[in-house]
Amino acid sequence: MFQHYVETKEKYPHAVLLYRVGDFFECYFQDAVTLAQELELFLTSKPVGEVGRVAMSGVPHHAWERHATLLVEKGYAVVICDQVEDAAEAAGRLVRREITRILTPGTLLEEGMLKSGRNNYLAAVVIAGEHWGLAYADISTGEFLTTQSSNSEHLTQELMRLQPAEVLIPTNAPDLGGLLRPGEKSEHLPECLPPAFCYALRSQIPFSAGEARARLLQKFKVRSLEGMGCEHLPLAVRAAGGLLQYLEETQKHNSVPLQLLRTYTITDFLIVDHQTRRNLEITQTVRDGSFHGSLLWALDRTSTAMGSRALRRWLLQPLLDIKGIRARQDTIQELVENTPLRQDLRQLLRQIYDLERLTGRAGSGTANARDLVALADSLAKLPELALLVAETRSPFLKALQKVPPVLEELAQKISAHVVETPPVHIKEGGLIRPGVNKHLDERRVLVEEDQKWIANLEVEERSRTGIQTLKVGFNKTFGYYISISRAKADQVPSNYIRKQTLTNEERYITPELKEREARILTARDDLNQMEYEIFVALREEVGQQAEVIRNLSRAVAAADVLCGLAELAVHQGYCCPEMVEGREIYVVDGRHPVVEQSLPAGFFVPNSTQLGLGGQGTGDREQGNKGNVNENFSPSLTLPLSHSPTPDLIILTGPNASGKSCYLRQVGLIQLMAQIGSFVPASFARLGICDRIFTRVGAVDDLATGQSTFMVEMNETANILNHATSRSLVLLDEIGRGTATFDGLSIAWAVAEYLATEIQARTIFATHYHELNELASLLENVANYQVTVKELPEQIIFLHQVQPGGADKSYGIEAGRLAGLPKVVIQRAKQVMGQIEKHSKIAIGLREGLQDKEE
Ligand SMILES: Nc1ncnc2c1ncn2[C@@H]1O[C@H](COP(=O)(O)OP(=O)(O)OP(=O)(O)O)[C@@H](O)[C@H]1O
Repeated sequence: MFQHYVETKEKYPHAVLLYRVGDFFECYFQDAVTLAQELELFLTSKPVGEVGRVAMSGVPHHAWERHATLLVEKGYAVVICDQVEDAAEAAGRLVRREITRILTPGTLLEEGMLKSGRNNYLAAVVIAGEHWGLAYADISTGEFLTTQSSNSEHLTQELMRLQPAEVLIPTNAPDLGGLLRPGEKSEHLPECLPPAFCYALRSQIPFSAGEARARLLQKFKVRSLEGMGCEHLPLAVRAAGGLLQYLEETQKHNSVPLQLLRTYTITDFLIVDHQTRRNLEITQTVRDGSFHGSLLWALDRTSTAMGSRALRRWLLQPLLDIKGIRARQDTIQELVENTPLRQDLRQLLRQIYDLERLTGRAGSGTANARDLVALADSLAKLPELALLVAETRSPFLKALQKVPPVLEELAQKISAHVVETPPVHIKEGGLIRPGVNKHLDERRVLVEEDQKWIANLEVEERSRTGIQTLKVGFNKTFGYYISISRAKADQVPSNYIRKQTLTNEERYITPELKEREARILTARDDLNQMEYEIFVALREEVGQQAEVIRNLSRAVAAADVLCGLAELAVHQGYCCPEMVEGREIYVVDGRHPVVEQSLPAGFFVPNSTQLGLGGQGTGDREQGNKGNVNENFSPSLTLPLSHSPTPDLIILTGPNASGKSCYLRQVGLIQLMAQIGSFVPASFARLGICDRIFTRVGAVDDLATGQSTFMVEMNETANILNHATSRSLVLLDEIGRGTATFDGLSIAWAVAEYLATEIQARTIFATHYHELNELASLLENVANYQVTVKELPEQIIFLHQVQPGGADKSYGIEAGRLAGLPKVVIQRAKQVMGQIEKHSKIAIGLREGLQDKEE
């Protein structure tokens, strides 16, 4: 056995090998140490012939999934080598063992190992000079996409968006097959790849253009890649081909059903970089990384796991295309207007299980009978769904109006074949209904007769022997036996053969009983095998329909997302934003979607926003028409808060905790929500499409990379200034606080000026540097706003209202006074303040400087 173990382990040197021995999965040598350390299990040792004692640890066989999941979550690959025959069958020779499963972080399928609300992506990256290709797949749902680009920053962003569980990279590293766990460094890892992921080092061969292309053509049975859109994208093809080969290698007997490969272009979507996604708390909060308190948490009213995953995908990849956005809006609108439809739809959707993943498990041969029943029940709901939306007119609901007949037939077939509540195990019978298969039914009758005979045996033997305590029992080692208490042992008939003696009882068999037993056991094995075969055939049939089922599942998921957003819009009083071609961001009474839900109803103070109304950005700069008020702007909706008719940049001041950050994020979130097609928390909104949203929010030391607060801040700011366009939305919260006041102020000033004049990006700049308010006197497209407070002698009341004008008072000293700083300190602080203010007329200074130059 150990020789077999070593041979197997040699094939998978980089994985933890769980090797089945009786009731345990065992690990030896270094694997034993890894298993014990990572899962806090007991490390022991075992004698192995001449080798002596070797390290050993193990887990009970029924608990392997749980333990393997934990190892995979920690970034290990796990190989399962199971016994594929009964020890009894082996009758003395070595039990046959085979690799039944290879688990890596990106290739999981088992229900317990996956999070229902999010995709589990496997990605593959091919880099050639400046260019790169990226393919990714979720084998549990069948998604398979590829893309190619030449900007390495985009590659990082894309990986951060996907958060792949595992990334494959072709390399000529000597330790091919190795898996770098998150954070593990390697010289073979290209620099542009974020270290936060698991990287599998792969051979270059399957990633070569010829092999990759051939593999794709063969997998999808096509003659050209034209239909997939990547015929002329060699790096995208190479990445996708290498990914497929990895799946073939790890999935062993199971061939996972993948959807036809699709090609996409990164710049077709709103680019939200990782920092911004973090700062806007799109899928998790900054403070503790929890889902509760994130935008996704606030928006998710979906009824299915598929819908929940789709909403997450949408939020991470908002659209640029107005048509696409309007199609989603129209569907939400229809569902907002039709409350009974919305409610019935949600009710029905709740009864639909995770069709995408159930289909994946069926196709890969890992589904059990309960999975098929769940799948059939869900498919059976689709005609009801179609009927419900029969009269609808919006695109996403219309997609549900037709159910392919083949799916209805499939649902009926599964229900007709499989019992209503089947057992978990599929090799132990009890799965298939009577009437499905004649031979199965005949066998069942025979087994039942024999079972009846045995059931009667107890009654008959009791009366024949006169022993009332006589019992017929069964155990795995001896099979059926007749049990008699030892006191009555002298009364047993002569045809009884004693088999076993226990403290209080004797156990006997009879030749006739053994004959029946043999018949029953073989017939039962045959029966189980027949049931299993019928089940597997049915499962394969489902697998063959994977594409059809998944197409419809995607439509269900989209409808679910939109129905949830409609529900949210009604309950939270959202409006449908008018999406326009220009650059304006015009929001009346906007609210922060998450903070609003965390406060008691009516407590959130709405605030309006007006940005970028003056022209078309960069283009205008050249045409020199900066400053024109948009002609479409409706005066009746003009907000009271703007003194500059055309602000591109807002300097936002206000005391600590007055609501600056909240306002800033609110604007970003409203824009992002609008670009996924959602309604937004405002009473009116007219929004131009943004190409990117940038944020810079309160610096935190990046201890992991050893960068100081200030350097992190400067890197992020540089990134913004280098990439923002006049179509971008830039949200800056405190710049320059990480260094000396005057350095900081000067940088903040220059950054704001550059954004307003050179880039003309729509920007909100929240700051404690009141000096920045002077910018508005120099630049036409800069306006000052402040978050107001009401001052009482002993306290400051936060009004959370954003109003025109700059805060002219430093509330920092006031806050210090309220906090109890000694009077003399406060007094002195005020004097210093006065002195500083005297010398800091920046605008005047700059103007004079400019005049000097001209002269
Ligand atoms: N419009 C609003 N309506 C009601 N409450 C609000 C509003 N805006 C902010 N708040 C509340 O005020 C708190 C402080 O807001 P925020 O963090 O935005 O302040 P800030 O001005 O950025 O403070 P600092 O300058 O210290 O960073 C928030 O936690 C929120 O609960």
